[in-house]
Amino acid sequence: MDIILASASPRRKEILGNTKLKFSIIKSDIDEVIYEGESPTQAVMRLAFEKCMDIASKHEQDLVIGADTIVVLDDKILGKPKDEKEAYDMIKSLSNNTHQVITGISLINLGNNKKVIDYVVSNVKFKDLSEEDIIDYINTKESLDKAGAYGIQGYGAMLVEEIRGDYFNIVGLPISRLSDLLKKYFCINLFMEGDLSE
Ligand SMILES: Cc1cn([C@H]2C[C@H](O)[C@@H](COP(=O)(O)OP(=O)(O)OP(=O)(O)O)O2)c(=O)[nH]c1=O
Repeated sequence: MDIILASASPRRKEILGNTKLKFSIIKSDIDEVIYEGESPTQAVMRLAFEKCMDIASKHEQDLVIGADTIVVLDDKILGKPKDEKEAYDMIKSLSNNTHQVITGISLINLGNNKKVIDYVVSNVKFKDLSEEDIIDYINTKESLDKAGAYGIQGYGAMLVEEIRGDYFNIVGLPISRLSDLLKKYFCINLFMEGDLSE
């Protein structure tokens, strides 16, 4: 059984790469649409599951890991901004407010008929940003491929006043919960050399 990370995100690759797990990457190309009336947690778990299933259905003997990250402000979902104007509006709305970053994770091994789905929430409070702060940040160009238009691992760190919860969940992969799930459902220990999956 191989382990596949179904993600094009360099951040997810790096976070999982900081463990002893041996894995390969095959990115999923599903359309990331959020449906009317879906709650943020429902949406993020469904998207993680769909990414995972897309790859698992072509690799039935392998264990596939999928994830999806969204930012939620007052129950409104902020995905990736489509342009700099939208990025500006997102950062402005996050300013002087606390939002949630939710990452859905899914683990699927169809050969063993195992499907796991879960999510982790972190709270992030932004500073009261000036017009200039927001424009300076947008000019760093790091907004566009990120949920909520910022990256806490980059210049976005300077926008943040406080976080509560798992930092790695904000960056896109809640490695602590993932480690628990891999151990509980697949007997895989991320502290050990190689993987224990035969
Ligand atoms: C809030 C926040 C999000 N992000 C990123 C994590 C995710 O990569 C991205 C949200 O988009 P996702 O759709 O979750 O992931 P992705 O498109 O990058 O990769 P894939 O679908 O192939 O797995 O936002 C950060 O890197 N830092 C942050 O602080």
